[in-house]
Amino acid sequence: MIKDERWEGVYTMEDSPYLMEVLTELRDRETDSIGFRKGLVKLGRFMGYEIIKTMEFEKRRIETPLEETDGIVVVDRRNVVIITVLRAAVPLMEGLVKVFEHARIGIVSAVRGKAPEFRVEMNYIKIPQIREEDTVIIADPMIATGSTLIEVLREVKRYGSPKRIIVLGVLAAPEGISRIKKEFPEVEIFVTKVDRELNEDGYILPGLGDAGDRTFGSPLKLSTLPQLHSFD
Ligand SMILES: O=P(O)(O)OC[C@H]1O[C@H](OP(=O)(O)OP(=O)(O)O)[C@H](O)[C@@H]1O
Ligand SMILES: O=c1cc[nH]c(=O)[nH]1
Ligand SMILES: [Mg+2]
Repeated sequence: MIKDERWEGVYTMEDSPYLMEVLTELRDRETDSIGFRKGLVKLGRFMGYEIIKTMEFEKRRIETPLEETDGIVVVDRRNVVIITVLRAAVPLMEGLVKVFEHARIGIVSAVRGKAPEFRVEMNYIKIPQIREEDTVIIADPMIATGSTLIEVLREVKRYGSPKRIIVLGVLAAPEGISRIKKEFPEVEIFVTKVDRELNEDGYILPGLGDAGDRTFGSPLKLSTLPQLHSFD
């Protein structure tokens, strides 16, 4: 991973040809939901490995079948809370838990409203107790205006004061990162890439479209189909 010099504590994966290839596939409009989900799982897993490079570890003396030798244990890897932001972060979490199998998991829903307010509604919130030795990883593929993550970060802080808070995303717009860093300067942000800008609807450009819809398909809007829900 490489540090993005525009902010403190922001890292991208542009030095990894493999992760750039996975990102290319995610961006490609020809990639279907199956391929899109698989790509998010890969990013969750391999970005998890990158996060471990920044974790503290302890030396440990062990015996092989032949003789004693020195080894290590990554202590922080056993103290992780993963917070998954529905919908699009579900496959990211699947990849992350392959790397942080001990992680306790919190789930929140967050729906972002229309431009220009981008009001965020969080109504499903199930977060475990957070301890001071924990590294909290908040998974959400898209950091656009930053509104969603700002709401989630405010909520997460009510559950305890962890050792570190890491936002794990796929794409971010510079505007979103700046807004998050303004309110939460200590939060670290790991993304695959920081894209160019946002369009007027709050979508990241060049981006990958609506991550939730790419992952799970577009939800049916019942309000547009009156005959479907008239129960007589
Ligand atoms: O940084 P922001 O401007 O808040 O935008 C980013 C959020 O928007 C998308 O969620 P959405 O509300 O579309 O839900 P979904 O994941 O279910 O599609 C995306 O998954 C992020 O959570
Ligand atoms: O580009 C974007 C921005 C917000 N949410 C998405 O799913 N995609
Ligand atoms: Mg969406």
